[in-house]
Amino acid sequence: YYKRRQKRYEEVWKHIMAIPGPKAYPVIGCSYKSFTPESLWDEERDRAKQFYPIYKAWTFDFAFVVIMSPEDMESVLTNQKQNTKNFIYNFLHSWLGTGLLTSGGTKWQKRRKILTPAFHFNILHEFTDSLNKEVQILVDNFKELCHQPYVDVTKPITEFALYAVGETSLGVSLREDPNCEEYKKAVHDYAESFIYRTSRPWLFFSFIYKLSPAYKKEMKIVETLHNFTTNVIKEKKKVFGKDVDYDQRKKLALLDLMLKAQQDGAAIDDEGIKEELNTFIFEGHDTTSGSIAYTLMLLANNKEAQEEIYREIVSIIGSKQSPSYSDLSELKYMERCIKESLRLYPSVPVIGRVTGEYIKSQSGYTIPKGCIINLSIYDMHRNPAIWENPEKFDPDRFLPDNIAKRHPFAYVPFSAGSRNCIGQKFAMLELKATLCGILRNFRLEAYDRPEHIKHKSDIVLRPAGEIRVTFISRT
Ligand code: HEM
Repeated sequence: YYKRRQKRYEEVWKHIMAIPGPKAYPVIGCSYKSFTPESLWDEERDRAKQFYPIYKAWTFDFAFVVIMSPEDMESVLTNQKQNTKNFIYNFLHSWLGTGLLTSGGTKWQKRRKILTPAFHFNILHEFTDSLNKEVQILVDNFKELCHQPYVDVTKPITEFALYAVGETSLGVSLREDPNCEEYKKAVHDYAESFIYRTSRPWLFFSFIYKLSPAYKKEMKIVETLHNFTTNVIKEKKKVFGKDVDYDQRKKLALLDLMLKAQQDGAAIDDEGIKEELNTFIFEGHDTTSGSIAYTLMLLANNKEAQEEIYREIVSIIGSKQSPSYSDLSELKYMERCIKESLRLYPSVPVIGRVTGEYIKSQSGYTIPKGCIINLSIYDMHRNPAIWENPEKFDPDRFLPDNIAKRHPFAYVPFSAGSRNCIGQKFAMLELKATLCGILRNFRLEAYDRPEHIKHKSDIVLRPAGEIRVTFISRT
């Protein structure tokens, strides 16, 4: 079997062998040290430091080429031929099907066209009130917790982000859903099962994986996840079209838009709506929640930046109950802090592709066609060759003059090119509304230091433990 594969991939492997990388052994490849998500994360960071800007790592006889330079990112992200996701994304199919994140080719193109209007400026404008209401509930929650020496912000923020995507993009109240607790746990368990499989190369083969207890466990988790979304669609269909004339409205939020598109005969059936709903609930809350949590921790550790944001909020919003869409757009210093936070903690640390044609890397290596590549956003964002003193939180890196001095692909938290993040403007709006609500009501003080936060490999950037911040009421 091995020999056959060697012959089949001779052309590809010839070039890959020339790329530097950690020592690999037959069969196990480089996967001989890291079996826990925490050690896997640390090992990948060590490799990035050792081999920047490019390395290859073998897992069984699958070679992964990891690229980290802005030039190589640009070569991949701006080329339509490099748009196909690699096979690791197939491991998400049991949950997300072939929704926008995991699909490719014409299916992806058609769906992206149908779904793009759901993030139009007018829709985001309308979301502001719902977001402010959710932020107020979060603030009230923190008011109850702020007498404690610290708050682990991950849990309340994850709940907030889930309810926020429900109230806005889906137009449903997930808080009312009796299965919500079970769903949140299932999202977490699915991520664990995904990493379990990706760190054990023998489980890459479906016929082996399907015989394993891990598969049975995954199927149970998937049942919970799917029941939840099936129920959301069922409930939405009951009220769809009852109190809104959808023909009169030019712009619709995501779930309404999909139901209307289906009604009008567009190529999206019930299964399609379900896979997109799964994709958007996952991408729409697990990414922003992490980013809000890390930003709070960073601001707690950077008092001057925190006070500067507070002054900006007071000068723009004054004594108004809550900010409008245009108020949020004017919070420029806050925006720079969020960008800096996303540099240090990009919610999607690595993205994957399979090359559709060969690439000549910036450092002169040939990455052949058909090669599995990972684009390590996290490692590029912390590389000292690009970022002076990279571990330092410095929002001024995003002043226009400083941006102009950098390669345009040196900073890509939302990816770039045609497969960039469809929800990035929504994410920025949510982040700003949340920071606004929290910082108007609390002064944040450091409990955890950035250097003490450990991470683990996951689908998104995830801390291995808690993210603790001290909340002091401003009133
Ligand atoms: C801080 C927040 C966020 C970050 C850093 C982020 C980052 C990213 C990145 C890097 C990708 C590319 C993934 C890849 O190529 O594999 C992506 C794709 C995507 N994101 Fe986000 N995202 C965020 C929030 C959101 C939100 C709020 C939504 C939806 C409401 C969303 C929906 C999506 C979808 C559907 C895709 C797939 C797009 C496609 O392939 O056409 N994301 N995101």
